[in-house]
Amino acid sequence: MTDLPVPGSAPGRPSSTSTALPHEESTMTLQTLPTGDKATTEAAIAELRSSIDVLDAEIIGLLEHRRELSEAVQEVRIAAGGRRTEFSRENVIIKRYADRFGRPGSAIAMKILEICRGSIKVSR
Ligand SMILES: C=C(O[C@@H]1C=C(C(=O)O)C=C[C@H]1O)C(=O)O
Repeated sequence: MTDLPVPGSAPGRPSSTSTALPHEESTMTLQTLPTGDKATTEAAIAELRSSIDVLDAEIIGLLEHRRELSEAVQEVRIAAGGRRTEFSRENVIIKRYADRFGRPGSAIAMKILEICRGSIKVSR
């Protein structure tokens, strides 16, 4: 038995969700993770990786959606004479990720904020 993360077993989500998300379609569970010959190991890795690939596509889609919403907020604020960025709000977001993932979490949050400011380069 190994401790590998398995699709659908992320903390914070119930593991017995009746409607599987696309990345939860693997039939592997912590209980059924294979340990065995090379072919079995390679097949297991390939199946887990394809679930990771689906998740990555979802994360990228979510990030694109986030960027659209963020740019809309920025444009509304600028149209009203305000600034593009609001550091107090950014700090709330950085803390949200840091609370969950520590230092890498705050680094991710800063990169997400950078992406969401990406298409409009100049800060007022
Ligand atoms: C979207 C906003 O504008 C900017 C972008 C943010 C974001 O992408 O989350 C957060 C703060 C602002 O610097 C906002 O103020 O909510």
